[in-house]
Amino acid sequence: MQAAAVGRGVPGRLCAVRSCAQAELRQLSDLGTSVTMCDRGVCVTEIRKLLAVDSSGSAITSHVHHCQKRNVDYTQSYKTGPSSAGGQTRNVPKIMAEQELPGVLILDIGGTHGVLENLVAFLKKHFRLITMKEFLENKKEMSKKIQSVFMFECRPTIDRELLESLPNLKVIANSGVGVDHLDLKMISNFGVKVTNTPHAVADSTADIGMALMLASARRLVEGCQISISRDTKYFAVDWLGVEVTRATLGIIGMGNIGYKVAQRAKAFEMKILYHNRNQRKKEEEQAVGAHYCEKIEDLLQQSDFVMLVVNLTPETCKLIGKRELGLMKPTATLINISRGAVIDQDALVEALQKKVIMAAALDVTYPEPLPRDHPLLKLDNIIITPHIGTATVQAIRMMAEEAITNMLAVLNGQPIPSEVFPR
Ligand SMILES: O=C(O)[C@H](O)CO
Repeated sequence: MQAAAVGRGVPGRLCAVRSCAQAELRQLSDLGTSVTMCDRGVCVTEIRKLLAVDSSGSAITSHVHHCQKRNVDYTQSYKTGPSSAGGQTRNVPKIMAEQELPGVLILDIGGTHGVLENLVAFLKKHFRLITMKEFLENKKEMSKKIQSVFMFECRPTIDRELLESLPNLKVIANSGVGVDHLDLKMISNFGVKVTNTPHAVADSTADIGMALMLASARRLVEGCQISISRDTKYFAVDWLGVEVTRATLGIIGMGNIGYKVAQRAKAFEMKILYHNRNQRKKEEEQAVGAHYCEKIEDLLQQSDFVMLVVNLTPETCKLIGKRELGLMKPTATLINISRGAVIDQDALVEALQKKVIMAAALDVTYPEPLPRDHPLLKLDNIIITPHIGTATVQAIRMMAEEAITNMLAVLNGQPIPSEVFPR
């Protein structure tokens, strides 16, 4: 890497960063380091660590060389401007004032939860945050500043009226993989891109799939209730569970999350079947020893646990109805970590009441939450959690990072890591 001539005639350093807080930029500049923004390079936590161990900045330089050797792409130059220091010319990175940062409209970040506060602080390094309240109170001024919309949850959705009021909007960054709550065609007609976060959500969502499967098989919720009620009449033999180990798991939808589920299931020595509507995944099959079922019916008939991991689309809406439930073993459990509408819920109520299948474990329902008097809530062979697949400290943080990377890529005209296209 070519060293930039900076600071009192001494050859200086050129440091590539992907994202950097203003405080770090200042510190780097004081060390006589000119700064280049790059697509992939040193992330802010690494910069912080390096600054902590080496106040001369040379560790940063060697890290940059390391990245360069690994063919890291240094593309976009951070604006640097000459300023005078002690009569000498130095390259000082231009610190963007908050007002100059691209505006991002925040949808539905409510509450004062610590994680959300961190997330807001993180977003603030790159964007001027504009809350919905601020936007509505001062629509005329704010609407022109907004270039991105950051969606933390699926609600509220984006409607035509909102799009019409944001003339400079370029990207809607959805935190989460599912975009069934967005009208992709309409958004695209406004020339606005949509992105999602398929990588950030994969582990936590696969974990909740496993957690539901294990909890249902071993009747954890009932066990917990017995302990809480301190009912001494109960003996474990009265409410035996079944083992997940070496049972057959049928995964419907072998995408990122489905594959992570399969990796976990392999550790339980499960026989893994999978069905994908469009694409057979030979590499994944080999890696986890999964068997492809071209026909969903074969998977349903053979599996002890059926896990739904598909996106909600018109084709997958009510994918599992009365007929499909009827094909499942009477000892089988249905687990849903995708979207509620993938199951015909009326058919599921009936199947659970009549013991057509043994049990269900759902992290998603339709609607969410279910109305208080919904028949699913009255059954004792069901576990329902409130859509917590991505509700971990790590996943939320990673979703924000992935969404920010997507937003910056769109705004900087760079390749977009996770763009979602209308079908
Ligand atoms: O779509 C997802 O990734 C999760 O359901 C979070 O909404």
